[in-house]
Amino acid sequence: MTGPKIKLCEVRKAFGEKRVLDGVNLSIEPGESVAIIGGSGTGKSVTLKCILGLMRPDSGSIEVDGQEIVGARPREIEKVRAKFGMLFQGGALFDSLPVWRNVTFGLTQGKRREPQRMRRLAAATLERVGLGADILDLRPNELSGGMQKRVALARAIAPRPEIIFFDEPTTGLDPIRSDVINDLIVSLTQDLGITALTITHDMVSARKIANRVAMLYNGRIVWHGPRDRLYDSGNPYVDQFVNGRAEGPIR
Ligand SMILES: Nc1ncnc2c1ncn2[C@@H]1O[C@H](COP(=O)(O)OP(=O)(O)OP(=O)(O)O)[C@@H](O)[C@H]1O
Repeated sequence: MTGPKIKLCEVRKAFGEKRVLDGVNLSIEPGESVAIIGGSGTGKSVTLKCILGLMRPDSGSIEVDGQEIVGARPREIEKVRAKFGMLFQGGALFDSLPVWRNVTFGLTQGKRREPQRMRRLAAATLERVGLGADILDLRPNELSGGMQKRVALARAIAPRPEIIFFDEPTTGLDPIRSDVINDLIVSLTQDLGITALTITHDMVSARKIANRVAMLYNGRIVWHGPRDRLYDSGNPYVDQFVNGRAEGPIR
């Protein structure tokens, strides 16, 4: 029997008086791709940080492959974290390191291990994201924004994670480059059988990357459903958000 890959149950998190997460429930099946949408400051990043074990919820449960991570020991959290890959907003590449070391960073933790093998692995991973071996020795700041995003994507998949988190994967890219990245994310997650969780403001990206979309508002998931229903959800919050209307229940 296989259960959900990630399961959040009644997750709550407040900062002082401010309740950010107020009973989040969300279940993600193995191989599924889910996008969390919601306005600025609704707690999308806080949700992600709680799942990553970087922030501890005040209450509730978060299970990864059936293992509880809320209140788990640091060593247990480390083990669970080894299943995760992450594409950070803005890429977060190290300009002081050549591309090949950036791509293999998750495997070497920045140590100078097995350079020949790591270079080969970096070249093979870059090929998966449509980049050539000619950029292996360049620094990230010598690349265009779209290429940096691909390098960041290569870094996220290099350790072959079971679960990958995408934080605003198309931020800063024009619509065409965004579409290229969305297509790449879809094909990589499908080919590698990775479970994916994306947080984004970009509806085009959410609809393309995810099979299912969940909307966070007022500390809760107020709606979730298949991506085809995003513009036909029957939910006034989703309707207002996806159509970018000033009028509606969201203030
Ligand atoms: N470490 C912290 N200490 C205090 N408040 C915090 C902390 N982290 C987040 N918050 C607050 O929690 C709220 C939710 O933040 P979060 O970054 O999750 O929003 P978001 O939905 O990801 O927004 P955006 O789309 O703008 O990135 C914000 O009001 C933020 O100020």
